[in-house]
Amino acid sequence: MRFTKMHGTANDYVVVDCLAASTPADLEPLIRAVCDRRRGVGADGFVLILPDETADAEMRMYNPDGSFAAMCGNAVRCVAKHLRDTRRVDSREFVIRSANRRVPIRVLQESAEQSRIEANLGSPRFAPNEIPTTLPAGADGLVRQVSLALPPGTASIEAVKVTCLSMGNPHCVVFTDTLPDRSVDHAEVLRIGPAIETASVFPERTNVEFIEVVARGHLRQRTWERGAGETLACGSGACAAAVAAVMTDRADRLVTIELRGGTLEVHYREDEGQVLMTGDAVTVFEGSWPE
Ligand SMILES: N[C@@H](CCC[C@H](N)C(=O)O)C(=O)O
Repeated sequence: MRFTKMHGTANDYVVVDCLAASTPADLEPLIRAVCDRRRGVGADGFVLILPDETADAEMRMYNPDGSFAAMCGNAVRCVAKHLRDTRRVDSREFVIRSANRRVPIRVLQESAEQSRIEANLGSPRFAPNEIPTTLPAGADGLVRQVSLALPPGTASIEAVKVTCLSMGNPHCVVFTDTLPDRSVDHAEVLRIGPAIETASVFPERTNVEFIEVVARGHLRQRTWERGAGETLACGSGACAAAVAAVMTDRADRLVTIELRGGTLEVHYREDEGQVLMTGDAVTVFEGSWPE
């Protein structure tokens, strides 16, 4: 199996091009082995690029635990770069499908090593059954700043306030101004993250975004990803954070988000119900894995 190791804001992926090759078999054990950081290649996710009848290509993204994710903002930029580098698309504007979402792409700058790419992740979804969560929505239908109890002994606090939405995949946003120590650096990400990810109110588990608001146009983020643990960045999580910050009147619709692995620009075009994310996509190396 030939693959390309890539990353977007240090969220790293093993990308397998199946446009002209067969799709690997017995995926779950393969993904777990390849993504293992000590015994395998090491990655935050495993990505297949497949032919598609309705878009220029399909992206299928899997977490290191083998679970499928319907959206991945950082991987979609990597897939876009790969499609350009391998000359599968002639134009700098094209469309990638991920599950039931079409993601319009604009390549803003490109080189063999690194490109800068805008991806339109589409509409946020707010209804609890679409997230999905059993947490209650308010009269406006939003799961906004709802109290979620943590299992006893999890962290120094008993409950957190959460704002939830879907960007195709589920996100639960915790603003660090509601935590005892208001800095994202001190947020108990490794304790609160897994407790929220697996809380019974999220039947499909959830990604957890810890957000510090520096200014109305500047957020800092740490991420606990479903099926991956703490990662250095999450693109769909950055989009969810920007939307949640607007929902709670903490930020404007155009924000710079500083993640541990780099910076993303997110524009929430609320009137059109679109969330645009811009960031890097980097090719690291190519390799092969014995099947
Ligand atoms: N890092 C990604 C999201 C990957 C999928 C996620 N862990 C999930 O299970 O939904 C991103 O950049 O969006």
